[in-house]
Amino acid sequence: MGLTKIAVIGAGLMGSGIAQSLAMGGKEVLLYDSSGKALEKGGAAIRKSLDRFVKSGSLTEAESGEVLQRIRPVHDVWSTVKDAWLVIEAVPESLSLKKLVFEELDRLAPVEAILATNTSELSVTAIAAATERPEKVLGMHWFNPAPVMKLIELVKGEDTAQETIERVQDVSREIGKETVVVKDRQGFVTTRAIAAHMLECMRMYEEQVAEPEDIDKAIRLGLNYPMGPLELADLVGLDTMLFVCEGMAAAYGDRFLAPQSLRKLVEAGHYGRKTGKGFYTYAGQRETSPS
Ligand SMILES: CC(=O)CC(=O)SCCNC(=O)CCNC(=O)[C@H](O)C(C)(C)COP(=O)(O)OP(=O)(O)OC[C@H]1O[C@@H](n2cnc3c(N)ncnc32)[C@H](O)[C@@H]1OP(=O)(O)O
Ligand SMILES: NC(=O)C1=CN([C@@H]2O[C@H](COP(=O)(O)OP(=O)(O)OC[C@H]3O[C@@H](n4cnc5c(N)ncnc54)[C@H](O)[C@@H]3O)[C@@H](O)[C@H]2O)C=CC1
Repeated sequence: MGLTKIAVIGAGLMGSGIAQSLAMGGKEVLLYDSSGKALEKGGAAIRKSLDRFVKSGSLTEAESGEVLQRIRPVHDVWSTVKDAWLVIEAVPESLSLKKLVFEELDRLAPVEAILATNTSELSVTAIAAATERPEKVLGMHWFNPAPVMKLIELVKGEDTAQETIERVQDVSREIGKETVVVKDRQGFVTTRAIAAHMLECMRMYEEQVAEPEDIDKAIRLGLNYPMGPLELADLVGLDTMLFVCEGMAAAYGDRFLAPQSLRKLVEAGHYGRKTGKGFYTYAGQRETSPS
């Protein structure tokens, strides 16, 4: 019996959602986080999301229990990856951190395992170069909330083998997701597009073109987006969006420079929903008052 498991490294906003999506698609998943507290928080987020699926009728209680059974929280990297044919990394958006993690995964994961990064915009090629297996490294860019969003954006690094892309396309299809394949250029397709849109709306917020709720309402109802840009930034995480700005501005120049309002919120520790305050203040569910 070959390698049958899928390992997820990082159990935060995305890692917990990725593990859940895979388990909902019938896959056996091992979930690791360097912080035991974060691993527990990730487990709670998965249970909360599964409850929503049960409430909305998309899952029965029994099916929800089966999904949970397929996700095993693990407390060391080696146990997480030793039986995995696919390892998906979802640690914070820092190139130096991701390179360190990939060096470790390269040492510990089975030699034939594929190593995927969920980076929003960083160089997949640079991350792959931290390993001895660049042909088995790709970007597997999921979207928040991963259990609900249909797309996985696959990013081909300079040396990613076609077989690697095809195997990840297969597993994405098996769990009910659609894929696109893009070149390894900063921001890929989706993050470059969402950043251009989101940052321009943050600048409108700074210029007081309209109240934050009206900027969000205008985009939601006028352009038929499911969420406005400021509430979406609070969902994604302002820390992640600031990391995205740094990478994109370095690659494409000033048009992606982080708006001061974003930088100040992050410097103050206000990351959006995950800390209870971002462009808006949250006490459990969304309150309308801007922060
Ligand atoms: C930064 C990066 O690198 C890349 C990124 O992720 S960019 C961000 C990408 N994500 C987005 O753009 C998200 C945009 N927002 C949305 O699609 C929607 O607002 C949303 C799916 C998040 C929530 O949907 P909504 O209609 O606003 O709210 P809501 O009615 O509560 O949810 C709609 C449905 O999704 C379900 N749902 C929403 N979030 C859920 C979750 N986390 N878990 C389970 N179910 C969820 C709800 O149960 C509901 O199901 P039914 O329609 O069957 O009742
Ligand atoms: N937040 C979003 O909407 C999206 C984020 N992404 C990308 O996904 C990645 C993760 O983002 P989030 O989940 O939002 O971050 P997060 O901060 O919610 O979660 C990151 C997790 O990684 C853990 N971690 C840190 N160092 C680690 C290590 N060395 N080993 C194992 N775990 C470690 C942290 O404890 C934390 O729980 C980033 O690259 C981000 O750009 C991609 C799509 C959407």
